[in-house]
Amino acid sequence: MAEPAPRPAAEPPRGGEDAPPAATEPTRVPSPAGPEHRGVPAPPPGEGAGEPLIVADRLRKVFTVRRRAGLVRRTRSEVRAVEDVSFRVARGEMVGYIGPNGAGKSTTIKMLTGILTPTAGTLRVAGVEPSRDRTRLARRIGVVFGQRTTLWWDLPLRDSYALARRIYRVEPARFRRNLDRCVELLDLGDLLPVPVRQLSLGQRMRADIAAALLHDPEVLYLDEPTIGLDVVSKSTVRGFLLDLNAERGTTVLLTTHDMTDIEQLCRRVIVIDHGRIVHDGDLALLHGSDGGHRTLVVDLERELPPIYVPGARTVRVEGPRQWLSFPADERAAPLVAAIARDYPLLDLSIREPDIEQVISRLYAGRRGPGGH
Ligand SMILES: Nc1ncnc2c1ncn2[C@@H]1O[C@H](COP(=O)(O)OP(=O)(O)OP(=O)(O)O)[C@@H](O)[C@H]1O
Repeated sequence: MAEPAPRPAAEPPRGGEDAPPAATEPTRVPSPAGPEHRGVPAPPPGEGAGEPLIVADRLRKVFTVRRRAGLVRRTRSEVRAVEDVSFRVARGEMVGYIGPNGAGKSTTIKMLTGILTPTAGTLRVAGVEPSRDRTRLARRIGVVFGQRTTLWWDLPLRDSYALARRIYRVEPARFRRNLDRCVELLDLGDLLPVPVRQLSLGQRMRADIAAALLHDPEVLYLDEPTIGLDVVSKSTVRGFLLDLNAERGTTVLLTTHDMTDIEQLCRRVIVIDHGRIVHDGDLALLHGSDGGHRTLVVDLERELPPIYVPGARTVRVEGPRQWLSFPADERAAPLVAAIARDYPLLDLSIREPDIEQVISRLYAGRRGPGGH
């Protein structure tokens, strides 16, 4: 029997809505050196030991859309889905690639897998130019599209995996080892005899993640991997990805609208809007990059007038508890010291700004008052 060709993820037909490029420069926030994120050393953006695994340089993708304009006549228009996108991802990084609907995330991922050819710019993944050498690259990357499966609908899961083994030409022993590990960690044991069409969404997602890892890819692209999952399934998937990254050093590029995915998995986040990168850097520093605020919640021994300390503003007082707002990119320690020195302090906690709010403010800021 002829060897089946690697299955490309189908490219869905899309309508063309014009996405004009934004004019301003991205916020470049450096990652602080030193601290570790959940046990995984985090190098500055794209700079790990040796050559970065992904190098995108001035990447551009323009779609030409033809529309009917009458019985015979057709019009042509251009959709600039990705404009001048450059970034590097080092081996072992887990990077969030986020942005509003239609920002250009999936288009970027499709170029990274070789499904789409860039209109301009250069791209290298694991030393390979994806669109030129897609088959060779397919053996080094794993892809999970949360919205559709790469498994065979009518086959039991076990047979889907056996077919994937043939496609990616994985040696039997390695396949067995990887499958056993995924089955155990993703709790797939009871599902192996079940046809894929009978799996629930959460089961299917776990099954798809396993399928993407059977050939030990160096990089895993995840496009909305927790979409529609319940809290338990989300937590299983996130825990599994953290282990995978820590134990195997698998590089992960994650696209999601779920900010908890990003907060739990990624130290670095790249934000794209209207096809352009508007932020690339440490997630923690994103909190402060849009003028966001953190809140000190202070419990005093007794009710007092609003606290006054330079650098913070008391925004609420309820009995002996007071809330003080201060810029998210300022350090809390001097404020805490000043309050402890001047007030009868019992207890204190710090509330981070809600990442959802930070991101939506960032998107809104890019659109300006008129917004698109
Ligand atoms: N094949 C295509 N033909 C024409 N336009 C396309 C095509 N694929 C994407 N687009 C357009 O390119 C832009 C970027 O789309 P893309 O799917 O990359 O966005 P996204 O950030 O992944 O959005 P979402 O979060 O909604 O999935 C959109 O305006 C979209 O309509």
